[in-house]
Amino acid sequence: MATAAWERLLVTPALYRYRGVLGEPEASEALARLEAELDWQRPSLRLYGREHPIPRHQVWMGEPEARYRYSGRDFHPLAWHPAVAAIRERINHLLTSRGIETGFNSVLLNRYADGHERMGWHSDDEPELGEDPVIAAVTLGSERPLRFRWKHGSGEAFNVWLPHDSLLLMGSGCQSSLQHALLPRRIPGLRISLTFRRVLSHAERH
Ligand SMILES: O=C(O)CCC(=O)C(=O)O
Ligand SMILES: [Fe+2]
Repeated sequence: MATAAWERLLVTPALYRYRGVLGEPEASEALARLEAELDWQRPSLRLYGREHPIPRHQVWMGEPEARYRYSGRDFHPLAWHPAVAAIRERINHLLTSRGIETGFNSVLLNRYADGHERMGWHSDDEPELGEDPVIAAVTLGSERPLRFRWKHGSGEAFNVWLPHDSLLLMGSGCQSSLQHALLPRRIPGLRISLTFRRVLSHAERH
C-alpha cells in the first residue's frame, strides 16, 4: 500500500496531505485540459449591497441534485468533465483503500491565475454539507500555502504548502474548529484546485 505517501499534519482535527496523487504526466495533462476546456466563471458576490467579482475563477461540477448555496447564491453543477471524473475516481480509490467512504458527488474547481488571486477566510460548513464534512482538495500547478487559523482558543495560525499534484484531506473536525484561506502571495503561475464534497439531499438534511 502506498500509505507512506500520507503525511499526517494534525491529529485533531484530522488533516492529511498526500503528494503525487495522480502522477506524471497525468497531473500536468489534467492541469492543461482543465485550463483550456472548462467554462471558467467569475461570479459576483453581493456584499453590503454592492456586487464584487470574486478574485479568482471557478466552476461548480457534479451530480444534478448537488446544488450548492454559497454566499447567498445558488450554484447549479455542470456535468462531470471526463478529466475531473478521472480525478474523482483516483481520489475515491485512494480514500477507500484507507477505509474512508466519502461519496463525493460534487466538486468546486478554483482557478487562480497567479499569486494575486485568492480566497478569503472561511470554513466549508454550509448546512448542505452536513454535520462534519470530509473535503478532499487536489492542487494542480503553482505551489502555494493554504493558511489555517483556529476559530476558538489561542492556537497559532499555520501554513500548509500544497505542491502540484498533491491532495489535502480535511477530515473530521476541520470545518468546525478551523478556518482556511488562500492568501495573496508574490508567487507566479497558474494554480487550479479541486475541492471534492458531498452535498446532502434534502432528505438527508435535518
Ligand atoms: O484553493 C484552495 O486550495 C482552497 C479552496 C477552498 O478552500 C474551497 O474550495 O473551499
Ligand atoms: Fe474551503
